[in-house]
Amino acid sequence: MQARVARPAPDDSDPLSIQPPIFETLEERTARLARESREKEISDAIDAEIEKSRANERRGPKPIKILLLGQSESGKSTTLKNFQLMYDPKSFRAERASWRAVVQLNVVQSFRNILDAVARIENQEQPSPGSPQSPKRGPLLTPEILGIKLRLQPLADVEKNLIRRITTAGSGQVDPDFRHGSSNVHPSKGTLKEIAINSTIPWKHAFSRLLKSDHRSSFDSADAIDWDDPEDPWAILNQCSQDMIQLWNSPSIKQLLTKKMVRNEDLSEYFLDSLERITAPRYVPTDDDVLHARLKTLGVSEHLFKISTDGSVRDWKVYDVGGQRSLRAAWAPYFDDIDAIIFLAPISCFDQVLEEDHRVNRLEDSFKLWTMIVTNRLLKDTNLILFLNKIDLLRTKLTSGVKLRDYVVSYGDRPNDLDSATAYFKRKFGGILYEKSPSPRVFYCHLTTVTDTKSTKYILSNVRDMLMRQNLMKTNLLA
Ligand SMILES: Nc1nc2c(ncn2[C@@H]2O[C@H](COP(=O)(O)OP(=O)(O)OP(=O)(O)O)[C@@H](O)[C@H]2O)c(=O)[nH]1
Ligand SMILES: [Mg+2]
Repeated sequence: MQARVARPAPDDSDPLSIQPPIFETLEERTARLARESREKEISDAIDAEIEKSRANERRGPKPIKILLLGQSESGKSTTLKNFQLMYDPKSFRAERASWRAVVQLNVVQSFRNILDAVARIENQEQPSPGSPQSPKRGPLLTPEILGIKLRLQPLADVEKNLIRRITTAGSGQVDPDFRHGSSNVHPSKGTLKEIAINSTIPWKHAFSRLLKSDHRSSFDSADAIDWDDPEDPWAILNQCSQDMIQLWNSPSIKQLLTKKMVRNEDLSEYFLDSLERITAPRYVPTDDDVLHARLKTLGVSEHLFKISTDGSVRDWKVYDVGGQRSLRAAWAPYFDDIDAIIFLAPISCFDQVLEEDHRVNRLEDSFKLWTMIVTNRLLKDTNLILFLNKIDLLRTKLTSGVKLRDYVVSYGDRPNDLDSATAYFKRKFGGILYEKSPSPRVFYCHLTTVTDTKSTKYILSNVRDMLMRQNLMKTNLLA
């Protein structure tokens, strides 16, 4: 006879409670407990699933994720600024104070590069030691230019201070060969590298009153600037203004820069052409100034935008990465679950080499990177949107007589004009996609000048509509 286990009487107060029988054998009890344990597991799994879907409902639909890719200086961060200007203008404007410091830095670094080129010519023209001859000045180095060089010495300290403030705030990096105010740059090196900033660290807070106190009620950009900041270099810049303008506009300096092969990228021409405005007291950067301010990216930064179309709002996450070769290993972890990649190929750079490796042509590097992205199996379902960027610079270069066929042999005898050149580049990049993509996909390609907010706004709106439409179709298919 089997032992019976006595249990308390069922609780009548809960009509849904299922109580075990009052009497059951040990075998029955073990079987019941095993069954209950299985039932509980199933019930827990269902609860977890429900909780997950409730959490998803609370969070709303999955954000649309976009990754900006391309070599260094291709225009990724500038594209991100366009996104900010379109979809988060309030914070874009609140950040002007920080971009003001970057504009000032771009200006003083351009002058360091100019003054270094002057110093290199000066060194060449020094008489050899022991020579009785007085120094023989070439026609490029007038006493006037040498006088200006002396008077612009305070810019070295301005540069040092701006770099210190920007890098300590944002964990930046400076080229190890950098020597402040150096006029003894190694001749073969030509130029000094720029500073880079880790954009994941909130460096902008060091400059902006609004960001610091975090009350962003005002849209007036001037409010963001701390006009009483004793470290603000505006007074020195203002004092040096006329000398800077005179030096930059001097025809012999233009010749000297060509002779010493100073790269366009080492001179922020856009700002050098606006010195009067930028060095004025109470200068506030315009939207265009912010778009032109250059700060190399380190690391990967994520930016969230709320974008609305047809009355519905979606979260968009845009990721900006550093494009320099040593930073590209950080891209791959972001390939998973990305809706679209905007790939920037700066096609005006067909006659230039990478800053980090002077043996590699920039256009070749862009083709290789594009091929790598196109063939990547993880990205086979990701939309690839190609921006053939820096069209403005390509136009200027071609009209100034630089021949594309001298750098791209397969260009052959096609006319050296913008239409033929862009058609050729479209065919080349499109051909790689059609031939090498692991699955067939649409070739989205735009000719862009991402420093031009108006045309970029139009293109980004097209990209937005295309992705929203596609996302909606995907959701309907899954429903
Ligand atoms: N003229 C012109 N300048 C551009 C264009 N796109 C970008 N630039 C400038 O090129 C420089 C580099 O642009 P960024 O957006 O910083 O380049 P990036 O791809 O983010 O570079 P990394 O951060 O080093 O990877 C900046 O000074 C921009 O203002 C363009 O279409 N035309
Ligand atoms: Mg960048």
